[in-house]
Amino acid sequence: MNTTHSPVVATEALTKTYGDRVAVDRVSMTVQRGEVYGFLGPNGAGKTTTLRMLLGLVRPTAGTASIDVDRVGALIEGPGFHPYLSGRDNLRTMARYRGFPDSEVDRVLERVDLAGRGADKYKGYSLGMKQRLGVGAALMGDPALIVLDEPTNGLDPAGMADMRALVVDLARGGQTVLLSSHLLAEVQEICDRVGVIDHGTLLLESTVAEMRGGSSLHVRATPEPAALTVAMRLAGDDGVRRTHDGLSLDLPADAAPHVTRELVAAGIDVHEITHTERSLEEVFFEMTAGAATLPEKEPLS
Ligand SMILES: Nc1ncnc2c1ncn2[C@@H]1O[C@H](COP(=O)(O)OP(=O)(O)OP(=O)(O)O)[C@@H](O)[C@H]1O
Repeated sequence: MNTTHSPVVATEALTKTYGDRVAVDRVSMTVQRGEVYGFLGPNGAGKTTTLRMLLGLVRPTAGTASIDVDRVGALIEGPGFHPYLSGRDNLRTMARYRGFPDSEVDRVLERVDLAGRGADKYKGYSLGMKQRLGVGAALMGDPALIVLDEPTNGLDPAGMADMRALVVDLARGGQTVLLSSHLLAEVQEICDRVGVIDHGTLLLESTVAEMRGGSSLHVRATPEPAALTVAMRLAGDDGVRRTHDGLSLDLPADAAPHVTRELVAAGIDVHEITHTERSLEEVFFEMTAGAATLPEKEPLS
């Protein structure tokens, strides 16, 4: 990530209705320069519609969307490659249409790791290669912002891993990446920040680290009442919970030696001390289950 923090993408109460179906409901999100932003939500949540509005492909019913870069590359739907042309010729056709030199085609083929297969016909490509060629098309002209709609959808595990590595690599090279995904683990792994959308509503926007909330130490020690007293002294009364086989303390991993020393100093036997982090998955399910109990929304204006 680079260090400037002016938003590249900002939406304000962005809304899209189809008839009486609200596909996107007053979404206000920001994507910061240089980050990988994960737009996370189940199928039908409104991700594609939001991205399409951002790119000017769908007209919002209400609200605004602004993008503060000169050039945006996007992979929203299959980019309509010609099956009987090679990957390279497909990109060349696009490059000519968009006014880029052939050298740009070679650059992006290299970037998406298809240089060695550029002469092969598109129809012979694996799904992962097809998807990477689509990203290659989005990279032509070196856009500052790249928007990828479910870039790993339908790929096998190896294809997914390649795509994730490519996204991380793009961000390292200074490009801002906005991607949508319904895969929590994926977002957790590669994104700096995340916006969670469900039923058209943005439930939360935060860094992945913040969203997971702090980490905790799991302690198995006896006698447990004495261990509980020490744990509460170290982590605070609200920072300790009983679990089925021990205690969970809201403390970071590097507190483990201190906690161990304090327990032992109090004559307590420490059988196990481990560090656990809440996964994004746990948080996500808590949040989307909670959404059902959110107050009724005001009617759309
Ligand atoms: N052109 C359209 N006409 C009518 N309804 C639409 C249209 N496009 C999207 N919708 C509806 O809007 C809602 C959001 O769809 P959208 O495609 O944005 O979701 P998504 O989060 O991208 O899901 P997916 O990953 O399944 O594409 C869905 O209920 C969908 O049926």
